[in-house]
Amino acid sequence: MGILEKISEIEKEIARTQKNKATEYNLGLLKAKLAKYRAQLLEPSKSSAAKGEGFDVMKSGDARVALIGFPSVGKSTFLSLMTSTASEAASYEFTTLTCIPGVIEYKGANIQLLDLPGIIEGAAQGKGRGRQVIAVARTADVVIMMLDATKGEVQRALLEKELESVGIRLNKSKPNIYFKPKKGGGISFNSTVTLTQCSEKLVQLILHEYKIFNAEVLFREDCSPDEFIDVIVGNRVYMPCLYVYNKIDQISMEEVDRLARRPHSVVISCGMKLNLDYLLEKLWEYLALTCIYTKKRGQRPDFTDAIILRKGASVEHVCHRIHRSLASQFKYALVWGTSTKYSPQRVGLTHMMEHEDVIQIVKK
Ligand SMILES: Nc1nc2c(ncn2[C@@H]2O[C@H](COP(=O)(O)OP(=O)(O)OP(=O)(O)O)[C@@H](O)[C@H]2O)c(=O)[nH]1
Ligand SMILES: [K+]
Ligand SMILES: [Mg+2]
Repeated sequence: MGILEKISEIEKEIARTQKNKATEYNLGLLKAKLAKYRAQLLEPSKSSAAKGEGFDVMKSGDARVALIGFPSVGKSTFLSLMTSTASEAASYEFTTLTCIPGVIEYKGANIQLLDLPGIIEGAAQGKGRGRQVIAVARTADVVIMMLDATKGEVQRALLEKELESVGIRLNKSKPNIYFKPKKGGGISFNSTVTLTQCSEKLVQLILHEYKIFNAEVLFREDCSPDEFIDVIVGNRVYMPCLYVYNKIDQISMEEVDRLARRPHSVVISCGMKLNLDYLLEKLWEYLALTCIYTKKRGQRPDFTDAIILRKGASVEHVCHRIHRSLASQFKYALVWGTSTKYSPQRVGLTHMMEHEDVIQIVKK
């Protein structure tokens, strides 16, 4: 039996047991056991139980959003409010122990929302279930960092540091540097812009530090040494993040106003259902999904039923969405919208679609 199963067995037994003098001792014992198993689950350990149990949630829908935050900031309350899934919420820390998926339906899209256990300082080193939580966060399209508005700025800085330390870059784009290790020929260094933070000498020093002696480097942007290191190391995740300050019902109007003006920030109260619509609007913006409308020959486009795709989708992606075999019967497509020079324009399967394009597919 896994730890999670043991926990739920004990919880059930506690619920079944009537509280009175005679059961007092037994209940105490059960609660102690429960605390022990919870602690085990939250401990950094090599056992398979602590590793991934309860975190292997299938990706589904059009996009995935992960809820990251300290314990008891209101992540589960939020999931239960926004989706038809109920996730247990309570005033004690680490109420949530696994990954709990729900679905937000918005503008015709299904957005998978993942409730996760709280994480704390040291999460990246394996404190609590930090590693598992961060591993799930890496798979998301957008992270919602939920913060307790009554706790000020501390939580945000601490969590940013944790995510930063495992290669997650929030609200940053991939540095525009071309980097290619070579077999020989030394280091060739070039830049298309004036560099104020890096020099050829520094770049060489950094490369030597990583035991790279032959490579081609081209800076197309005025990047910092840290950004250059990110490019060398690779394996970085560049992710949009919304900082959501919850529990604003507990703070002054002045403080609400101050937090709301911070970059990438939204203030809400799950308790009083404040500003949740605005949060959804912002989330939609950060997801930056592409809506494509289809049109039949001689008819108007169907604006009621969009095909929703991630950014960077091609005509082929649209075909697959309509029918499995459509791409193989594809002759050409006519596209109206910002992705083409002419409206309509005849395009092939590799043409990249843009938000709100209209497409008419012609079969062989
Ligand atoms: N005052 C106030 N309390 C809230 C609000 N949202 C949630 N809470 C309370 O905060 C407590 C923690 O909520 P949870 O949803 O369990 O928090 P969590 O982040 O999921 O916590 P863990 O799963 O333990 O990490 C509960 O007692 C909630 O009722 C809010 O907007 N205002
Ligand atoms: K809680
Ligand atoms: Mg929770």
